[in-house]
Amino acid sequence: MPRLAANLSMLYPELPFLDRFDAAARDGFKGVEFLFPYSFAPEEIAARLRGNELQQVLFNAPPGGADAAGFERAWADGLRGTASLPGSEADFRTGVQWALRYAEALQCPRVHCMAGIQAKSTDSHTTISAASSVYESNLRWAAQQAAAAGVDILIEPINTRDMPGFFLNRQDQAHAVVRAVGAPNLKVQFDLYHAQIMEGDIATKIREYLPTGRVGHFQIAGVPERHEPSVGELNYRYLLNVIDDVAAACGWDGWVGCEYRPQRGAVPNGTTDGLGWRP
Ligand SMILES: O=C(O)C(=O)[C@@H](O)CO
Ligand SMILES: [Mg+2]
Repeated sequence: MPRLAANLSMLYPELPFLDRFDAAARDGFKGVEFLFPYSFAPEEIAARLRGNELQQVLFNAPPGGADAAGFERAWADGLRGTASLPGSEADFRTGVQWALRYAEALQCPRVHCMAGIQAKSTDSHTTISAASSVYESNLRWAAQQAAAAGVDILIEPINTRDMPGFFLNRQDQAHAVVRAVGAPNLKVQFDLYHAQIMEGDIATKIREYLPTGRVGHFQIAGVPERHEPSVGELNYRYLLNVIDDVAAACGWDGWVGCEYRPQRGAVPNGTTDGLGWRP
C-alpha cells in the first residue's frame, strides 16, 4: 500500500492544530501534511514532528500577502495563491521564500504553490495568455530557488465547483505547464478528489502520468462530499492498488495525503473512529 499522510488542516478538527500531530501519530500515521504553518514558529512545529517521529511531507506556500498576518488575511479574503496572477509577482516570491525557510526547518521535501483565482475579464484570451506566461515564469523561478534546498515545487489542479475561477483545473493542463517550464523539481500534485469531479477516468490517468516522473504527490477523499475515501463514488481500494502497482513498476515512492473532512465532523475521536477505511 502507498504511504498515507494525515492532512492536519482537515483531519482532527476537534483538536487545536498543534495537538493534531500527536493524534495522527497515535493513529499510526508516519507522515503529515497541512495547508499553512505560518501562524506558528517553525521550531514549534518541528518539535511536534520530532516528538512524534513524524515526517512533514507537504505544505503550501502562502496564498498571498507579504507577512504572516498578511497570509492569514489573504486566505480569509479569498486569495488562493498568486502563481498565475499578473501584478502579484513580488508577493509570490516573498511567499516562496517564506515557504522554503519553513521547508528547511521542517525538513519537508515538497511545497505546493497554488495557482490563484483569475479576475473576471471581458477579454478572456488575453487574460489566459498573460496568466500562463506569468505562471510559467513564476514557477521557473520558484523551482530554481527550491532546487538549491532539495525541495520539489508542486502545482495542483483544483475543481471549479469548490474554487470557481481557479487557474489550474486539469491533469493535462498541469503536465503541459511542467513540461513547458522544464525544471526537474517542478511536479504535479494529483488530487483524486478534484480529478474525479473535473474529468474522471482516474485509474487510466494514474497509469498515464505516474510513470512520467512528473507526479510528486497524491491526495484522496470521497467524492462528492469530501469525506472518508470509502464514502462516495470512488473505488479507493482499487485506485490505491493501481498507485501501488504503477509505483512499484516505475520506482515512485511518494505519499498519498488523506485530505478529507471526517464525516462525523469535529466530535471527539471523529477522525480516529472514521479511519476504518485504511487498508
Ligand atoms: O484543496 C486542496 O485540494 C489542497 O490540496 C490544498 O492544498 C489547497 O490547495
Ligand atoms: Mg488537494
